[in-house]
Amino acid sequence: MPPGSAGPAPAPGTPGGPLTVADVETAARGRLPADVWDFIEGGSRTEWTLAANRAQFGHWALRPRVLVDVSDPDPSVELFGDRLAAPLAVAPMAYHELAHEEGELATARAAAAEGVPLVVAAFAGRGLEEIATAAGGGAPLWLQLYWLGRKVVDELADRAAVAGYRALVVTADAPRVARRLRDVRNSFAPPPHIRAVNVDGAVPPVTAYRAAGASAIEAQSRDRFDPSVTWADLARLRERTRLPVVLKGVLTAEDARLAVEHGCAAVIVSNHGGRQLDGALPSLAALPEVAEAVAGRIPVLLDGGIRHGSDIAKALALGAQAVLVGRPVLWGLACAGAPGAAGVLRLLREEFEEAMTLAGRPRATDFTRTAVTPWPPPTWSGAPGFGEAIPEGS
Ligand SMILES: Cc1cc2nc3c(=O)[nH]c(=O)nc-3n(C[C@H](O)[C@H](O)[C@H](O)COP(=O)(O)O)c2cc1C
Ligand SMILES: CCCCCCC(=O)C(=O)O
Repeated sequence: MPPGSAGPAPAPGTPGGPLTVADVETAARGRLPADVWDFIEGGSRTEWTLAANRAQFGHWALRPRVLVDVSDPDPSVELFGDRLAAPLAVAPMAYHELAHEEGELATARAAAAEGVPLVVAAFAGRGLEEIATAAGGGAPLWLQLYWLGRKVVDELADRAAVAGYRALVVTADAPRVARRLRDVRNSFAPPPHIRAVNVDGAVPPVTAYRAAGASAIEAQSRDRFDPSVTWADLARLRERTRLPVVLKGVLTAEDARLAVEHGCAAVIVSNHGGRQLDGALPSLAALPEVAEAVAGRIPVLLDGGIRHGSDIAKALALGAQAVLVGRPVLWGLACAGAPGAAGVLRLLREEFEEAMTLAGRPRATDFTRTAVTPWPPPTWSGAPGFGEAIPEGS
């Protein structure tokens, strides 16, 4: 069944529509071919990191304050000079047309409707200029880059600047695409009509790598990604472009410090949604050490496993200024195109606003470290936050 062929499902927020992101996931599953579902949903190898990303949110509980004036909660935040409706952005994901025939054009309209940034993937199926037209100035666009060689990277960076993109996002956790066993078992390759048009001239189409018992995407990355890239290449790009350069895929204090030293405008704490190094720590677990190392010098963002507004609140409390959401946006697209993706973003914002109101934290910045506590309470030395005291009077 091609995506969207069953007619749109009700979008979140419409009568009879899904009430949770999990409802959207269930609806999307029934609408996508099995191999596409596996590509979107899957992680690398044993999928331990994929599961750990989600589980980690259960290791923290919110500490609500009462009798605070919450009559006018304001979830907005500012990033790179843009005011965002919520501390939320759409994570870069290749090939949105796998979920809906309008692909990134629909996602751009959704992000614009909800006033949050869209990170356009280097392997988007639509031209980065037409995506900008679809966004119509309503959503800041950031362009994600893989290291496909200096010439390709420079050309994409220049095109992004001309097209009005607001930042570049360099993905650092993928010297090559990891082995994802679902894709190997499915011999997965996107269908031929879906093409990475922005890198078409420089990279053979992914279908050229189609082979039985292999993932075409992994094979393409082994052929075209440059695994020799280092901090020096990042510094060179940063000096060459006037756009802020954001580093995606940071999980340690050491790399966070290096990112600041190399002039990055922000870091994204991410393990690629559990799709790269299997066994890597969950992104929420890495967040406190990254935030501490960065020490407020640049914004810290996080992705991986955000499925509820309360997850956003916990991430902010542990040091993030905003979060990115990946798979749920594709689920929304699969269900109902742009209104479906917008519905997912709206649902997350509304849930976050409710968490703000009920936790007595009327601004996004009120979610400081004292807004969360380890759960279950630490009774053994390996528990998250063991030994940390909650400051008096907080
Ligand atoms: C289908 C799919 C494609 C992705 N493609 C990219 C990509 O092209 N570049 C990138 O940096 N990250 C990519 N990611 C990772 C996301 O940017 C993000 O890190 C991850 O999805 C966040 O986790 P979540 O899906 O649990 O929200 C992709 C993720 C998915 C699910
Ligand atoms: C060489 C193929 C690049 C697309 C990879 C998409 C991606 O990052 C993912 O997680 O999937």
